[in-house]
Amino acid sequence: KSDHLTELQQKLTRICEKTGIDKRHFHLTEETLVAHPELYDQDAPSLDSRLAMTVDAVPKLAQCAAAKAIAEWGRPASEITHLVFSTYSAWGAPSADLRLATLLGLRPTVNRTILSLHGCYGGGRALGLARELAENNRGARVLVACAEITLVCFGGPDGGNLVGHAIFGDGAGAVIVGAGPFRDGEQSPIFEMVHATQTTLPKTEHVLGMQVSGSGVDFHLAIQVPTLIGQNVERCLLDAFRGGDDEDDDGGAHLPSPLSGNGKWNELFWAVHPGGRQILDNIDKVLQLEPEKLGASRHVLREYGNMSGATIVFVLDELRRRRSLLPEWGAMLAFGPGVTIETMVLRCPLGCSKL
Ligand SMILES: CC(=O)CC(=O)SCCNC(=O)CCNC(=O)[C@H](O)C(C)(C)COP(=O)(O)OP(=O)(O)OC[C@H]1O[C@@H](n2cnc3c(N)ncnc32)[C@H](O)[C@@H]1OP(=O)(O)O
Repeated sequence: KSDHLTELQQKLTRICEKTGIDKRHFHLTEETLVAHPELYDQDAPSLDSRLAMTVDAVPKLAQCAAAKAIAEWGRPASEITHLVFSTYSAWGAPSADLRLATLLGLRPTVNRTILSLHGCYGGGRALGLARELAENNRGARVLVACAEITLVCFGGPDGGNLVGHAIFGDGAGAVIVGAGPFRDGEQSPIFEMVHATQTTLPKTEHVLGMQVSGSGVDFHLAIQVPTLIGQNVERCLLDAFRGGDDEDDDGGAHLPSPLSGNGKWNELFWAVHPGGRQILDNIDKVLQLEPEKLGASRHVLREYGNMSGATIVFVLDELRRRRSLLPEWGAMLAFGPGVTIETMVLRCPLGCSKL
C-alpha cells in the first residue's frame, strides 16, 4: 500500500540490485499482513501481535534445524547436556529455549542458556560459549540453535529502514558441539573451534543496533558499518591467531603463526557472516583474498539473505559441503551491534592441504 512513495520504491530497487541476494525466506505471508494491518501501520501498536506470532514460530523453526543436526550426529536427543539458543525474535519467560527443549524431548536436566538480541554476532557467540561449556564439562554435548524471524521488525517503508528490509531474511541453524571423548558410533568432528575472541569497537554503539518499541524492532544500520568492519578485521584476526598460540589450549594442534599481508590470509578457509555484500567486498580487499575465498558466504547471502545469528551456521554447512577442498586452518568472523566482532580460529581435521 505504498505505491505513491515512488522515490522510496526506486531507492529500494537500487539497494536490492546491489545486495548480492537472489532469494530470501519469510514466515510472514500476504495473508498474515491482510489479517494484521498493524504490522505495516507505524502509528498502530503491534508489538503484542508480533510477539504472539513469534512465541511459537521461533522455537518451531529452531526445532526443524536442531532435529536435522541431532539426526546427523546420530545420537539420541537425550544425550544433549547443554542448550545454547540465540535469537532476536522471541522474548518472554519461560523463554524460547525451554520451548525448544520440550519440542525436542531434551532431558529435564539439560542446562539451558538463551542469548537474546545479540543480532548478527549471536551465532558466533553461541558457538564460542558452547566451546567453553564443552571444554569445561567432560563429556558435555552442547546443542547450539539459532533462529531468526524478521516478523518482529517488518514495517512499512521509511527512508531509514530500507537497507534492513533489503537484506534480512528468516532462518534457523543448529550445531552439536563437544570436546570429546568421542564414543563409539559418534561422528567425528567436522570443525574444531581452536581459539575465539570477542572485540567491541569503542564508541560505535550508535552505528549498529536494534531498538524495541511498541511497533516492533527497528534496525539501525549506519552507512559506515562496512568501512568500520574493513578497518578492524585484520587486527581481530591477528589477536585471535596470536592468542590461541599463547594459551596453548589447542589440544596439541599448533596454530599457524600470525598471518598478514602479501596474500597470506589465502592459506586459510573462511567462514564469514555475510552481513552485507559491501562488508564481504571490504574484507576481500583488506585481506587481499582470492575471489573464491568468501565463496561460501556469498553463496549463503545469495540464496538466503542475512539471517542474522543463524547465517554463520549456513556458511559452516556450505563449507562442510566443500570440505575436501579446504585447507587445514580457517577463520570465522561474525559481526553485530556493539559494534562487536566475533573471531574464531577453526581447524578442519580432514583438510587436505597443510599450512
Ligand atoms: C543488526 C545486526 O546485528 C545485523 C548485521 O549483520 S549487521 C548488518 C550489516 N549490514 C549492513 O550494514 C549493510 C552493508 N551494506 C551493504 O552491503 C551495501 O552498502 C548495500 C548492499 C546496502 C548497498 O550497496 P552499495 O554498493 O553500497 O551501493 P550504493 O550505490 O553505494 O548504495 C545504494 C543506496 O543505498 C544507500 N545506502 C547504503 N548503505 C546504507 C545504509 N546503511 N543506510 C541507509 N542507506 C544506505 C546509499 O546511500 C545509496 O542510496 P542512493 O541510491 O539514493 O544514492
